[in-house]
Amino acid sequence: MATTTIETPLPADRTTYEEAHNGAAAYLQARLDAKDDRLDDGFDIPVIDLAPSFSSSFADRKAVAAQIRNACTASGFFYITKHGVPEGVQRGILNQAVRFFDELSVEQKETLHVKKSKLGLGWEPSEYTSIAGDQERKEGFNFAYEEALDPTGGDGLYRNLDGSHYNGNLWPKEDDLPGFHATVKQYYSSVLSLARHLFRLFALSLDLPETYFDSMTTHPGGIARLLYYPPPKNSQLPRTSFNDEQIGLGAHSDYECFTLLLTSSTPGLEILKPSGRWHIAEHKGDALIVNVADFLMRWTNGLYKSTVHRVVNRGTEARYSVPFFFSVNYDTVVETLPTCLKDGEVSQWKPIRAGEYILERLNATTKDGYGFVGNDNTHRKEAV
Ligand SMILES: O=C(O)CCC(=O)C(=O)O
Ligand SMILES: [Fe+2]
Repeated sequence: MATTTIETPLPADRTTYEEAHNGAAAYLQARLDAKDDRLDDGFDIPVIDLAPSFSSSFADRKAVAAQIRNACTASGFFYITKHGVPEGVQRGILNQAVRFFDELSVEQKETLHVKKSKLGLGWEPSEYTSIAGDQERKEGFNFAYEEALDPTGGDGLYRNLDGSHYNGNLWPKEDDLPGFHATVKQYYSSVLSLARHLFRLFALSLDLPETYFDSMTTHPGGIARLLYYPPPKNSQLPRTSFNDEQIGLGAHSDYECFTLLLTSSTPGLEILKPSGRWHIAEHKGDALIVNVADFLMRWTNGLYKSTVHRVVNRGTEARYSVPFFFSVNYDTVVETLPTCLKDGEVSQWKPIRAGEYILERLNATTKDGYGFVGNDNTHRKEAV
């Protein structure tokens, strides 16, 4: 059984919070410590043309799925072109990101401060969260799935990360940023449809029925962020090194199933190669970047790679990006897929409920690691 609802108790051998947290930290450290030069040969972020994946021919769709499988078992990252998210819609949300960070006053942003949210939503000043405890240069605005953003209208069963049922998004006032909400909604709904489409391709790539994940994405987790990375304070940074103060977003793997990333043309994304060196991801026109995140790694028993990455803006211009972290319904229990276990093989990971795991990982990024203010998990951790 790969899925269940929030009312169903988790199996007795479920992953505990501490195991999930420590396991993620150990995985990151192991990736950062690995130094195998030979394996860098052929390290690649392939470009996959999605046009045939929209064809009525099963063979065409399967052929795209095969390319996805190759990318996910190797670097864990790929670009997609002809994905159906119009260039104008991409430009629209990037422009809104510029407006959000440039035009809103600090007082206006303060009304949206992430400290008012139990779920990490709203405006995140650069010092508020950090992956490794370093000062990060990024500034963000986080928002999550809500039925009004879903072109299907959802199924009425959406639950937040903590199982609660309310709309936790903190939007700027329409008068403060006219048109912001409508443009953000346009991008979000377009990328959400694409993510559901990609999940069908992931299913095919794993020799599962094409609709295998459909019932798990009827009210999915889908946190999106507008991110702003200012240019370095002094001069242009060298390609290979940087001062720690210049880190935009620390080294991490993503938590959900996969991420769809839109960026402005200023590069900054760096992907960890097996040797421990960093591959600087180029910006490629209206292509989006897709990367496998931890759930797909767990679900595939490690076959698909959730690869460590970070952001450093080494240029002279600001960088803006819009990651969309696609999850299954937060009440889904993620446990190894039947096609990813050979006879006699055992799962590397125990089952875990999607929402709880993500909340745990997000809480760990807050300054003291105790979670977002008012979050129930704060008390759980204090009691440990
Ligand atoms: O801004 C980027 O290019 C990547 C952001 C990212 O990796 C993340 O938010 O998880
Ligand atoms: Fe990331």
